Amino acid sequence: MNGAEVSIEVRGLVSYYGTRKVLKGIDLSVLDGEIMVIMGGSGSGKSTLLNHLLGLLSPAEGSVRLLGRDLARLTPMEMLDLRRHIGVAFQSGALFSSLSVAENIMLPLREHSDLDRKTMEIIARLKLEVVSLAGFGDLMPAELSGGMIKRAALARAIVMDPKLLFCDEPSAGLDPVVSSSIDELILRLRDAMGMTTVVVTHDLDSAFKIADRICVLDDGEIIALGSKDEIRASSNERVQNLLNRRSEEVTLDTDAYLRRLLGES
Ligand SMILES: Nc1ncnc2c1ncn2[C@@H]1O[C@H](COP(=O)(O)OP(=O)(O)OP(=O)(O)O)[C@@H](O)[C@H]1O
Repeated sequence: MNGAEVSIEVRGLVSYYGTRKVLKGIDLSVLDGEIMVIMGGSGSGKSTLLNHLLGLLSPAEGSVRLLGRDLARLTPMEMLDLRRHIGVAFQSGALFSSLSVAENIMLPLREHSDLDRKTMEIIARLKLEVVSLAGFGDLMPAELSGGMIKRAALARAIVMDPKLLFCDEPSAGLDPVVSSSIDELILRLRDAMGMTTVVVTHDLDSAFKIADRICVLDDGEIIALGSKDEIRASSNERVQNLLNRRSEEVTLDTDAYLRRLLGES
């Protein structure tokens, strides 16, 4: 691995909430064009790490470098400039409810570019096509399904053709079929645009479908980092516990579960 291939480099990252240490020395490199999935149980530190990658939190110790720039050393202007190369799709979609879908998608263009209105509309329309939402631009977010909101959020995240894409729980709250279609979209976007992509998820099926490499967090530490096969073969008991939780979920008899919910058995 040579330096030029690394898009994101985290070194010795330590983070606290008050006196509580929640990241305990994270070392992580994400290579150009790879999809890195950050996985881990609830409270393991995934969101905190993501917030550091986005420059929303400052490290107590260590550093975060995006595209070769140490976030702690950037002036506000340099940070703004770097943000042009970063797309973020938040868990909830984070669309503005008072703006149409197309207006939402144009927001980063309005913030970061001098393009005229017509050009922005054309770009928004193209991005809506990319995420299979062609023709939905005039709708309001409240008129979209959960899966469509995630697609719209992805369209907004990629509207500036970013070098880095961050997705926070892209499949949260979706049924398995819709969730799988979002996974496919993330793969397709990376293949088409070559972005370095970081996905935070607790959804194991999704993680194993999209990841080039997986980083498993537990109690603020990386307990496994590697390819899907390497993670599956991990001898770490906590990693295996996380993977086995999935088998229990998968083997759940959904019909029996539904009958139980409906009081039929
Ligand atoms: N604003 C906060 N103030 C204090 N403690 C916090 C705050 N946010 C998170 N924590 C704590 O930090 C630890 C890591 O939380 P974090 O949200 O990063 O985990 P997570 O892996 O993203 O969890 P989840 O999957 O439930 O979102 C947890 O113990 C959490 O309780």
